[in-house]
Amino acid sequence: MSDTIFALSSGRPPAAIAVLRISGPAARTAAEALAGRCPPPRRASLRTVRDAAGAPLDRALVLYFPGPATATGEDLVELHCHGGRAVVAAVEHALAALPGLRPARPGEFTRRALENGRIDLAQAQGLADLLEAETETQRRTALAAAEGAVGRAVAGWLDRLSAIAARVEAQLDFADEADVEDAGGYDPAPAISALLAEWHATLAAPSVERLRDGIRVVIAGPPNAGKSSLFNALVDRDAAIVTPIAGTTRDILEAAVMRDGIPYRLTDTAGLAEATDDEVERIGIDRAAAAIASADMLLWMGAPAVAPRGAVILAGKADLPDTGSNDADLAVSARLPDTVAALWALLADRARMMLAIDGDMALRQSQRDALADAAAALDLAARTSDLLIVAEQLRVATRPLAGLLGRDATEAMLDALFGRFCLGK
Ligand SMILES: Nc1nc2c(ncn2[C@@H]2O[C@H](COP(=O)(O)OP(=O)(O)OP(=O)(O)O)[C@@H](O)[C@H]2O)c(=O)[nH]1
Repeated sequence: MSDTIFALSSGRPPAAIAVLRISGPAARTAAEALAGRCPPPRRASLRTVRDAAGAPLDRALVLYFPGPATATGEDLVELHCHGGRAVVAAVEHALAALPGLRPARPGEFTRRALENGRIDLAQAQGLADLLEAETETQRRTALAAAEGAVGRAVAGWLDRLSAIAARVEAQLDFADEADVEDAGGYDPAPAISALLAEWHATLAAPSVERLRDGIRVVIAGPPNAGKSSLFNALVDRDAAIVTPIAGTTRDILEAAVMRDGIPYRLTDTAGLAEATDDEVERIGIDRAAAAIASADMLLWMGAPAVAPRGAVILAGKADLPDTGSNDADLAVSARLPDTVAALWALLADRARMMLAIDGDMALRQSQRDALADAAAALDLAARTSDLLIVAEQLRVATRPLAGLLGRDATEAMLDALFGRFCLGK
């Protein structure tokens, strides 16, 4: 039998109210030991909480939720105490003294919810993200995951995979029995390409990590273009060293900036000089190249002709006459606040496009990796008309998706299969 766990579930004391949660088989007896008669299920009752010697510790609201229809799937008790440090410490002390009770480890309530099938893995991760969410976008996507949007989407995909697989297998059986080359009938291709299209759209949306860590905006270009000055203007402090000496920025410099509720991670890079003998400078240039490769948005301060693909082309030092800004997307200068504001507006436009996620569903990197694996398998299935290979690739595609729900692939396949189809066999 599992331990009964308890923890302070509300914020750090002192606070107006502290909520202590107790979960496990001994939750009800613990409530009775501390607060006398257990209140009826789901009804808040005011009780005096006492220690083992009968000394009163606090007057508290006691709530009892009988399992398994609770957050953890177990019997659950909530004590809403006064939120002073001494009160919370005394009640925790009294709980720890009860047989079979121990303090919960971090995340243990959620872990039990997962183990008892109250939530799936994607929901558990969504909950973790929700607790950490700082911006509105993060909150929305994390809440969607916590409420099961990711799990539901994945479960729906698994259902569709099994539906296709079932028909492909039936076709193969039929071909065997009839002993004919082409049994005619089912063509899985349209259903497969429809799934693939959804997966690629989901993979095109930013990851949860990207929403959390910010959109990577990288400033790059030749030495002395004014990159560091622009970086400082965007960050609004003197983060980067600016000098008239070309090659001043030798490493990459990063700053997290929150603007209009959008998290950005700005990166200033070393000027991309053609050739250099200086080892440190060369490493800086390598790092700049790596930063450019991982950028969500690249701001190129240099000749448009040599701009990396997809870059926003900025004509720098716009305060000076004759900066040749004709081919640029925007003329900017750290010395002209209006141009810096215009650049922010351009960044926000693009960021919003990147963050506009269909149905508010964002995947974590690990979930994206799993979906990408599944998509690779399905891609193979899409490119062949050999039903044996299609059947095998459908199985391969199932595994990583089932893993996302914390399910065994075969089990998931069978669940979906038997849950939805009656093949009469
Ligand atoms: N007039 C004018 N000068 C600027 C502007 N931005 C930068 N400068 C000057 O140009 C020089 C180089 O600026 P930085 O911002 O260090 O340029 P960088 O591209 O980071 O240079 P590296 O570190 O060599 O890659 C400095 O002397 C700046 O004062 C601008 O908007 N207008």
